[in-house]
Amino acid sequence: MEPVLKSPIPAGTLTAIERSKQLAAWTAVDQHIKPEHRVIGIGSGSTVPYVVERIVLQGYEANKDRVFIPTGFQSKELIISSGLGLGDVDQYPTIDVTIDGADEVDLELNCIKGGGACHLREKVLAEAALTFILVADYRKNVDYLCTNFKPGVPIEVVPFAYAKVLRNLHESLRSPNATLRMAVAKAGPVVTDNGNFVIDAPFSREDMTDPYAIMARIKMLTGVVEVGLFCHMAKAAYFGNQDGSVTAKWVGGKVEQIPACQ
Ligand SMILES: O=C[C@H](O)[C@H](O)[C@H](O)COP(=O)(O)O
Repeated sequence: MEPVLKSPIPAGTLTAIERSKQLAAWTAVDQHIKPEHRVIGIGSGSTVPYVVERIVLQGYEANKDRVFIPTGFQSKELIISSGLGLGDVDQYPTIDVTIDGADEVDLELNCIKGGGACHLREKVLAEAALTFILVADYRKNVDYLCTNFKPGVPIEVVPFAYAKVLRNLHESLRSPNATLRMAVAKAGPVVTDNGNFVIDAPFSREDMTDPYAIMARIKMLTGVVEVGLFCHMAKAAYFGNQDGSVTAKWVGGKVEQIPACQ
């Protein structure tokens, strides 16, 4: 008997925000996860379960020979609990398509990622992918980064360097309010899946007119492992809207309004 693939989403009524995440995720899967795709990267966050939900709906035959690569603990559990095949990026350094969430996406498809502290592995899977696609609700669709997402740019740092990197950000990189991210149900800082700390660094509108430049400067700070600015990487971004439509922004500037999928 064929194994049953399980949707990770419990049945029930979705809130408007959750519905918009689902719309974005479903549309992106319908447009980009094709029968010939065998190696698929699965991002992290609260939008990605809807990506997996739609992939599962493609059925057992479509999925039985596929390998799914996670960006962290959450997506690994999601892949396993959905009955999909699990792999890792060291076995599959070329990924057909990676779909991931975002904290904010600008006009040129630069984005902030790392609200869930997963951006190191997420960036590896984005770079490994032949096609990298973003999915989010309408609140993340902005002209300039750091507009609605107030914590700022997540920066993963090795623990012993955090105070030095904070000083660099405060004094040299014009982010005076950069702070170490603290855990909620644990005393002390958030520790990433890689055993590192995260600094959140807000930047001004002026800095966010050229996110690549600020990303390059942060990456040069010794002790920084990865910066949650993904520049010039995504091919398209899908945003679910409150009216049930989906806005697709493509690299190069094309914008499409897509009616809701069923
Ligand atoms: O580290 C977390 C990731 O970059 C997420 O993809 C990002 O925070 C977006 O998450 P959500 O879909 O929950 O808004």
